[in-house]
Amino acid sequence: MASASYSELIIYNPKANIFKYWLHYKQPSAVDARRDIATVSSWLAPIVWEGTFDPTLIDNVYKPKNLTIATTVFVVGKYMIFLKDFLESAEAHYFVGYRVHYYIFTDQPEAIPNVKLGEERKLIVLKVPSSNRWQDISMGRMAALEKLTESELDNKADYIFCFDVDAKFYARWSVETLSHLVAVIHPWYYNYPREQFTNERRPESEAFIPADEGDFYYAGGAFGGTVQEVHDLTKTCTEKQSIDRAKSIEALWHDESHLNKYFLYNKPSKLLSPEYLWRDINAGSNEVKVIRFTSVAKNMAEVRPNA
Ligand SMILES: CC(=O)N[C@H]1[C@@H](OP(=O)(O)OP(=O)(O)OC[C@H]2O[C@@H](n3ccc(=O)[nH]c3=O)[C@H](O)[C@@H]2O)O[C@H](CO)[C@H](O)[C@@H]1O
Ligand SMILES: [Mn+2]
Repeated sequence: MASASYSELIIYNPKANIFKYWLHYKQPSAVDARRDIATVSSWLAPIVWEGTFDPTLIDNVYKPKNLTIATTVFVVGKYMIFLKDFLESAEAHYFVGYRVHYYIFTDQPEAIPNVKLGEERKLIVLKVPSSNRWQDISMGRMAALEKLTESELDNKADYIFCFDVDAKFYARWSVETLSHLVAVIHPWYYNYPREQFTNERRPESEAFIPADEGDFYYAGGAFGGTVQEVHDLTKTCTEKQSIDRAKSIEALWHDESHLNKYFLYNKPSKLLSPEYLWRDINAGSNEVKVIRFTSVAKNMAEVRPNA
């Protein structure tokens, strides 16, 4: 056993549903924790930061559950240039050692790059139409995800995460992120007062949030949860977006505005710190000790159909 890795030193007995440990890990503490960040919301949802979980321990809790993680990404028009890095970096850092099914929604199935996937990981390509407004491509994701979570994923996945493609993984994103309904705290607003959040402020829009409401400002570029929860979320956002469209109003930050409205009334059960969707790999901050996933700088005029 001398060469065995930590995880191999644990015996799981499914019948008794117990773990038998003979490895040593740091004792969890009720009093000793990072003091520079909040680790729980006021509705008792954990906020996941570096130092709040033990990766080895949490892997051993989740590994026996044999989970499947559906992972969606939309790649329409020129955003195809981002897909290779997104997938290769996910293979290096995202749920490594777990079953991951990527769902790639694209208008150009023939252009999907050939990326070598790990064991138990596969890629499913789904065709979506193109559009001449980037806002419609971004918002259109909600309806496509509503459909996917309704039909495709029944019994095929336990959890789902939905991502922007203009982004790249640089460090672990794994089972510590799993929960019923998961939101990522936006990297630009995590320490802003709520009245400065860029929520939709026109009461005519379904995404309207008054200046004295709002918990956190959440990013549109990553969210997830169980298939059922993400189905409810995407169904609601699709409905609200079409009510707005019928009134010829478009929320300030499109799907992100509707997502924020949804999370205000349906509190996420787990919050991911901005480590999980940072601004840029070259940007720093006192609180973010590990950049796990970050937006990639893009030339809007070059990649968007209408910039
Ligand atoms: C990091 C983050 O929180 N991003 C959010 C933010 O802006 P972003 O500037 O990050 O939006 P974006 O241009 O990345 O568009 C969102 C996503 O739509 C897809 N796409 C878009 C245009 C296109 O021509 N082709 C294409 O495939 C692609 O997957 C892209 O990542 O606000 C948007 C709404 O305004 C969305 O809520 C984004 O999720
Ligand atoms: Mn983006």
